[in-house]
Amino acid sequence: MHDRRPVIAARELAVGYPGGPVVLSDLTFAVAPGERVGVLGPNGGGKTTLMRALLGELEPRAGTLVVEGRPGTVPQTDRSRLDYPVSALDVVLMGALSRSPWWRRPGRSERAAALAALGRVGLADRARTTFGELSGGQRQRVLVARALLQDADIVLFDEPFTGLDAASTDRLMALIDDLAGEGRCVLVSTHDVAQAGAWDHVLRVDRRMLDYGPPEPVLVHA
Ligand SMILES: Nc1ncnc2c1ncn2[C@@H]1O[C@H](COP(=O)(O)OP(=O)(O)OP(=O)(O)O)[C@@H](O)[C@H]1O
Repeated sequence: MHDRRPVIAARELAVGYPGGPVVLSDLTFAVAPGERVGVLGPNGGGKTTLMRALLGELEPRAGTLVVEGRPGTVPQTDRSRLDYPVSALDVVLMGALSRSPWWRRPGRSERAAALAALGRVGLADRARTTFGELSGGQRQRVLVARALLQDADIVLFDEPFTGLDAASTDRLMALIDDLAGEGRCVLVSTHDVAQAGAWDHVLRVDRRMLDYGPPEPVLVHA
């Protein structure tokens, strides 16, 4: 059994950007190891802001946020922002670099670990492919491999299913289940009600937290 103490605990939390107003408030929720949470909200509702707070990029304006573990992020990767010629393996290795002193280049053991992580997400044969040439689903899985290399306890997905076909969606959902099965907690942001209902809990936000709990009662009001 996983230790059920919360990995994330927010209490009356409010967050905003430096010098600007509070953009998301009234957050009170806790996430235990192995739990999968759908973060549901409209565009501009504050989903990305919440992820940034969990990554430690934004200081609480009010309330408290305790994050007991290492967060890793799987950001959006629309092709328009992908003209940088790095391989899939390079992207995974960025996970190793974030834990190393800046002067160290990845060594043989990091490369082996990165290749193993690519193998875990089913992309061992794509290590040398340019990241921008991969399909959307493959890019998401490369970023999951990067989070695995970081040994992230908390994996934050920002609208990961946008633009994916049914097969890629199923594959990514299975991978998310695997991450949770290993005791990692997973947050998946979406503006799709049905998608949010696929997980253990739903955190509904629109500039403030509207609801948190199992999908059924929360989504009745969505
Ligand atoms: N870098 C920033 N600096 C200042 N304010 C920001 C910044 N990013 C977002 N905001 C503010 O925070 C609000 C919430 O934005 P956020 O990106 O968290 O929403 P979201 O739910 O992720 O929306 P989307 O689905 O469109 O990405 C925005 O309406 C904007 O006012």
